Amino acid sequence: MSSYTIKGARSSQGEPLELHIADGHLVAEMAPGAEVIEADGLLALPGFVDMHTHLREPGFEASETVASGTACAARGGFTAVFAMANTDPVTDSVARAAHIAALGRAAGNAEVFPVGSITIGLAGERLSPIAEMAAAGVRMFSDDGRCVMNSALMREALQLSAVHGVIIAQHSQDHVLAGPEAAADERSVAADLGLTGWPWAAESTIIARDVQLAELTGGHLHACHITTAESVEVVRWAKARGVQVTAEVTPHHLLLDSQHLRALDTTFKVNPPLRGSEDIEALRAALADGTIDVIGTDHAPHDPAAKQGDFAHAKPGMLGLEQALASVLETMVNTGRMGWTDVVRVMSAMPARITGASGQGGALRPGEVANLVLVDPVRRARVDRERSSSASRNNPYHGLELPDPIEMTFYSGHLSYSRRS
Ligand SMILES: NC(=O)N[C@@H](CC(=O)O)C(=O)O
Ligand SMILES: [Zn+2]
Ligand SMILES: [Zn+2]
Repeated sequence: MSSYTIKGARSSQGEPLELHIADGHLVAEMAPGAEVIEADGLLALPGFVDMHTHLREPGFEASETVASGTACAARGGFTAVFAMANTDPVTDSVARAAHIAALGRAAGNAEVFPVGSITIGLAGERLSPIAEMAAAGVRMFSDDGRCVMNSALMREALQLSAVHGVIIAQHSQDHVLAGPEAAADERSVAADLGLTGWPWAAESTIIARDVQLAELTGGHLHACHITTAESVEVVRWAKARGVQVTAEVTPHHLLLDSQHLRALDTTFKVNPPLRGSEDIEALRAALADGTIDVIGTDHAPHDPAAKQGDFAHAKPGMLGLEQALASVLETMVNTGRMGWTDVVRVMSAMPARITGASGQGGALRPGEVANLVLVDPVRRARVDRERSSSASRNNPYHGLELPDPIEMTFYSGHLSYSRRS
């Protein structure tokens, strides 16, 4: 196993930092034969943790594999990802979860935590063996892609969350109010573009129901990819009541607005849809003040076939891992709304704490697992979707001039990505 000494970097607080890596850990002194890495002008941060990644394996390997998706993670500065359950087969058993974790270990690019589905086959009818999967180490359950519409079933899931200490992560979308044709934000652009509207209330009404079920049961609700000012208000209200709720915003909902749909490029079709400027402002304010706890990328690769055809029928979803920090820097740091310690909070420390991912999200001190990322705080570049580790090309940032911060990522003491090699 290689050893490294990183010289000249600074911490998120601006303190000079000399880091030594040996045997997968941070150590107090330079190891014999360690490779010296010059890091003048760079910041060293704990590796990022993504609570919301779609790796597509098994079942959709043309779009992404565990290996290609975690290579994207490393390129984006992530050292751990939670792999959503909407694969084929769905991750609804101990064996299937174990298989995904094993694929993650074999790839070796980042820690892969399988997310179990809440219901068998994502069908919304019968609960998955949550207790059994929890006992086997699964920390989060979600039918993401689908909303658990049945309130009684959602109550049972949150009850199990209270008993087993796991997270129930909801894709908050009333599928009756925002049906299968819903393609664009109703409040800003849908009518103009002749697309079926996705009404804002289809999100916040589900969150309002779920936080009350969380209160009723004592379970932990995680609201995935929240996108509206009303959802932010509901989460704020629930937190003030002491409900165990956490919330996530995606990099794309922070940076991109619904005007990107004007050319009807299906790359910009995503669920929930890109929103208007007032919603975006509410999301940014909520991330800065802690109402929204974490960035979740919702990295959702799709092969060209899935994105072909008219806007109404193309699959929703866009890439997110590689430009996640770029989006956060552009919207939150370069605007003066957050500092680097806040970046560490929302991309590393909080997601690690919420999920109990040990060895992730901790301070960079001797004894800790060497999960870290070196970032260049000033470098910018035009995003090129061809320069990607993903098997897919549905990158909504293609052609934009954005921060290009990720210099090197170390996962468990080995170099999982380097711009220099
Ligand atoms: N976000 C999306 O538009 N798509 C996701 C599912 C999801 O996150 O709901 C996908 O799996 O493609
Ligand atoms: Zn979702
Ligand atoms: Zn998702």
